[in-house]
Amino acid sequence: MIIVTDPERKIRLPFSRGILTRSITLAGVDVGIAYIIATEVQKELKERKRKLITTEDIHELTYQKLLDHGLKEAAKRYLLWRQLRRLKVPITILLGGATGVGKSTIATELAFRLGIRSVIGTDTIREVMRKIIAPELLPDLHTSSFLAWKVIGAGRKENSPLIRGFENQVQHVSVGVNAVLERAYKEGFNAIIEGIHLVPGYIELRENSFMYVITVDGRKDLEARFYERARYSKRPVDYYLKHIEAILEIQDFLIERAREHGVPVLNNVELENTINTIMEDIMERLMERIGEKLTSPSP
Ligand SMILES: Nc1ncnc2c1ncn2[C@@H]1O[C@H](COP(=O)(O)OP(=O)(O)O)[C@@H](O)[C@H]1O
Ligand SMILES: O=C(O)[C@@H](COP(=O)(O)O)OP(=O)(O)O
Repeated sequence: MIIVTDPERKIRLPFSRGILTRSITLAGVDVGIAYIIATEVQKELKERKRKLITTEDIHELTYQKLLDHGLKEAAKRYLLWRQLRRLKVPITILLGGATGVGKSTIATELAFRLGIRSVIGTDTIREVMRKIIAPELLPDLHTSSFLAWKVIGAGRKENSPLIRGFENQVQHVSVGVNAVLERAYKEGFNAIIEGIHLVPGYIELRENSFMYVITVDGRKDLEARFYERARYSKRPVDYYLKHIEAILEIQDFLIERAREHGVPVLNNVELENTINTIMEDIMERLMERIGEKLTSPSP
């Protein structure tokens, strides 16, 4: 067995090809190729016949293997992610967007690739708040976001009663969301929060918080996602199809708010592209903010 040590952090762990594969995929390398590279690294380590190796040795070897495979950009990204990790920069990722656009799918995948353990849905926060606050007190909390307008008595003459009802619920759920964020900022843990209630302007963003609004191209695509979701969840397709116009109107509102607040809007067509766009954007922005703390990647 090869033991990996990191004298700086007093770590001693058996070498794991799985963990190395995952850290290579973090640099945007396809999982199949990442596995091949991790296997090559393992083989080379065995050939060296050393029982103890340092994390630094692994980083150098992996960097070299990525270059050997012609993956120059990925090699650079690999080193940068490792350095960011060593600096222990806590990040929070916030994914807003209408129901069914793919937020929780993207959140789960990002959590896996970035090794983030906390993924929180705003509908879970809403559910907890529902148990504490009675419908008589805050009726809008107890409906779907696109139906809140019905229970708050939004007038028909208003420009958009739907949006007023939606914003009412967002305002209330944001109290819970901001509490979770406060805790994450205070403790310095990494977290991904996703949900319809993450509306630009309602959420307090700090340094190293990255917010995105996820969208779908239109009615047909959204319908397909509802059908797809119903294959593994008990959320009934008919209910969401019946309210699709309202859901799309909320999407338009979210796009408008995102533009006003400079939050990137990502049209989630190919899942892989959406994930890579987010990862690259986070890395670029982190580099701009803390670039000076990083040493340039050694070849
Ligand atoms: N880019 C995509 N292309 C096709 N289907 C997708 C894509 N992103 C997500 N989906 C699927 O759409 C459905 C809804 O996604 P989900 O993550 O549950 O949405 P949300 O959390 O926004 O309500 C899921 O079945 C998911 O697998
Ligand atoms: O209120 C709403 O619009 C959705 C949000 O769903 P997601 O965006 O979390 O999928 O919750 P529902 O009423 O379906 O439980």
